Amino acid sequence: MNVYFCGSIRGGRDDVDVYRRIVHALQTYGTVLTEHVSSSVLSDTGEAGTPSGDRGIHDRDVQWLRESEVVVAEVTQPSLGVGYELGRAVDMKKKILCLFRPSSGRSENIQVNKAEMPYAYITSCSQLCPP
Ligand SMILES: O=c1[nH]c(=O)n([C@H]2C[C@H](O)[C@@H](COP(=O)(O)O)O2)cc1CO
Repeated sequence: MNVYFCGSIRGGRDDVDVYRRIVHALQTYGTVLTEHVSSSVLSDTGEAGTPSGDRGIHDRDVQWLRESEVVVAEVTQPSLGVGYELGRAVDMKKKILCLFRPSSGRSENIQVNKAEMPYAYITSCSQLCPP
């Protein structure tokens, strides 16, 4: 099973450790096509050196979305790119799960039709992937 994981890159990398733990958990279910999102090496400049540029990143990611059975998004850190990916995924009628950490003190930042995009609330990371 292919999984598309969404997490903030240019929106800010504060939650990269959470992304890494989520991706590790998801990898027990299938192939995470967007493993790079959870890399601590990737900064908020994104995959800046990619020869094909932003357009190449976009086209690759949209293709990976098409190839994925499920989409899992960590949405606590607001990100334009994650919002865009979720909109495309809804249009493609993908199964989507949004993860949000109320402990962050942030408010949920995307409008949700819960039938299309169920939310799961993570109260601590260990709830998702025990240490
Ligand atoms: O270099 C990148 N590579 C990449 O795969 N993305 C995708 C995957 C992430 O789920 C999402 C993050 O968007 P943003 O960079 O606006 O926070 O966009 C985003 C960037 C940078 O915009």
